Amino acid sequence: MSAIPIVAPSSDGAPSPLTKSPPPKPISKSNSVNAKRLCRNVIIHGFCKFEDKGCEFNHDVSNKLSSQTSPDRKTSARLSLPTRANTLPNSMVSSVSADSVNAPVFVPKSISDNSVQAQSGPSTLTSPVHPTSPIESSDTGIQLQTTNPMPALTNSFSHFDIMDNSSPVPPNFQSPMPEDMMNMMTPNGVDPYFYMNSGYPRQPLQYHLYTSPLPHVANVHPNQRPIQSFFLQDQLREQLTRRNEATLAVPSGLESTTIPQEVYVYHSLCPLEDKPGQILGHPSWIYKATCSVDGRTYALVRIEGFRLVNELAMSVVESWRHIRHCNIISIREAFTTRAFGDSSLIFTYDYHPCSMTLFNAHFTSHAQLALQIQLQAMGNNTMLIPESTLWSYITQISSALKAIHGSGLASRNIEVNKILVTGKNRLRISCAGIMDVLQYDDGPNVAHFQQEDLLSFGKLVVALACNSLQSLHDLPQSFEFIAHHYSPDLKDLVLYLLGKPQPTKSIDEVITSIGPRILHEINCSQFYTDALESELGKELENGRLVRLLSKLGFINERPEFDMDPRWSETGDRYIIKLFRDYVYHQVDENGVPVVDMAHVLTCLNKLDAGVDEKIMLMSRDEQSCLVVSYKEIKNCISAAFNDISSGRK
Ligand SMILES: Nc1ncnc2c1ncn2[C@@H]1O[C@H](COP(=O)(O)OP(=O)(O)OP(=O)(O)O)[C@@H](O)[C@H]1O
Repeated sequence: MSAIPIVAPSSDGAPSPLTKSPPPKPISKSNSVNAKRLCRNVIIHGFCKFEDKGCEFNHDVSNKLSSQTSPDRKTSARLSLPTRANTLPNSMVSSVSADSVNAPVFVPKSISDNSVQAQSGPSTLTSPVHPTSPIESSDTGIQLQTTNPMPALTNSFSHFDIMDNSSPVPPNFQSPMPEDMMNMMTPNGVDPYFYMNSGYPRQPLQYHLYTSPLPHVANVHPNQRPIQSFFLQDQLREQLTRRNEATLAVPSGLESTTIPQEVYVYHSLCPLEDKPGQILGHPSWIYKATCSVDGRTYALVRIEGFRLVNELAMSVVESWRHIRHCNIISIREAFTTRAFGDSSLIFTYDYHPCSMTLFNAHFTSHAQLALQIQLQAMGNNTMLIPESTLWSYITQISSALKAIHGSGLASRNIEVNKILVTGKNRLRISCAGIMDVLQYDDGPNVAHFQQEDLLSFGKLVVALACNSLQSLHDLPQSFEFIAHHYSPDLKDLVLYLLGKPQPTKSIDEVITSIGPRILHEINCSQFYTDALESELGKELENGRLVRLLSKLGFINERPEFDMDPRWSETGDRYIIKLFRDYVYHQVDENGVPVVDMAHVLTCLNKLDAGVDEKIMLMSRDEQSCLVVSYKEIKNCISAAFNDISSGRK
């Protein structure tokens, strides 16, 4: 690293500001002054860990705070660079006033009014509702952090959840708690799953953030890249965000009063359908629930009012538990419970957010309309599911059946409302094992049920190919329709599946006959994997840059460094400050800020790689410059960050 002072040609030969800087004051002289000044650590952090270890500043908060001027204000006033911050009123430069330190603990109004009255002293006020989390006061803007970091983290994320940037009014933490949340309170405290169940009123996703770039921005020259190209594709991002939102969904007010708080080890139950289904004549419900053992979300299928006569029936679940297949929703366990006020049988499955049944995906009027729009956009006026989609479905169901039959089991639920679409053209067989438990007998005729599976499979293909469930009532006409609109391969497959077994049909024969289609499916699937990997690659870069930015955020503008000689204009860390100016604070010849994302990303990437390329950093008074390599800056940042993270200054 080499420093080159730029000396302005002046007649009186004034030295450069580098040499003009006053020498640091001897500590002994400043002692008496410092003893009266309130320690900056107390102002910023509320305490000073060096109070008893020789820190010479004043730590008596009680009488001094109100009369102290915020040190941040002083700091910002001292800065010589004409940044925007310097032109702002002082109150905007520092949002944390010294008075804030003495601000009372924030208690949401409704909670202090309602639920906490029973609590004994003021110290218990916050604990039932926010046991271990930071509480943000809308009055003071200060975060009061308590000990356990994990719920604190959860809470800080839930804070982000409720942020609605489109609203000019920031989320108000003192808004009265909705009645349904108050219902979650138990007489002797609060709902232990308060955060899971309700937290704060959720805002709808901001879908306006997920529009694709407009043509005038998207159609750029080959050498230009729109900013969106650095990030995950909007569609994929929206899909993932929707799934996250579905996973975090909570029951509505009425539902939360009728559903038990806990069922065995599951809590935060949220029904996935508003009316019960039917399985073998028994009403059935599906809930999303969180497991308190591993914290994961599962789908609970409840068979209402079912009395388990033969306990051996549950042993079938064990055989199903061993099946792990990408086209079968895995079963985790089954148990009986009286938590719903009746005798219910519960099956626990992996949860696949935003999934829908094949029936909902293809046979509702809404689905038909969506298909029509999609086909018209492709210049196709028929109302038929494309053959490639059908073969993809056939391949996936065949693969699932192969795994099931290969394990000596039968699916018994190849139906439009028991196969879920969990992603684009992605199928998974649900409710695995339920029929075996509900219709348990000592000698199950698995071979017979396997033949039934193939027959059901054939009927499903006919219904999908004719795009109508009515097609099953007139099979000869449906064959004709399929022969007319689809390839002979598809017709042959349907004939095989619906035909009389000679002596029996098998899924292996199905797989052999559709071999070329399976290869095509593998091909498509690998293309899709490539596309997803490339999307992941973009986020990988962004993740790396965020880490780097966070490091810089930890290092830059720490008021406690102001007195540190290493950070002064002659110190080795001065270049970090100047590098930040170089990356973000450049102005053009008219003094207009240069906002160039490409410059920022290039600099940060080179910094992260620690390349040998040298850049020239200019002091803020433009009187001197430093020529340093990215490698040197990187070392400097690493050293500064290590010092901070190891607790040294
Ligand atoms: N494992 C799961 N993960 C996520 N969601 C699921 C899961 N299983 C089912 N669902 C959701 O529950 C909804 C209802 O499923 P269900 O199997 O009860 O279908 P249904 O159409 O109601 O059939 P039925 O009338 O026979 O009950 C599905 O549309 C799906 O959104």
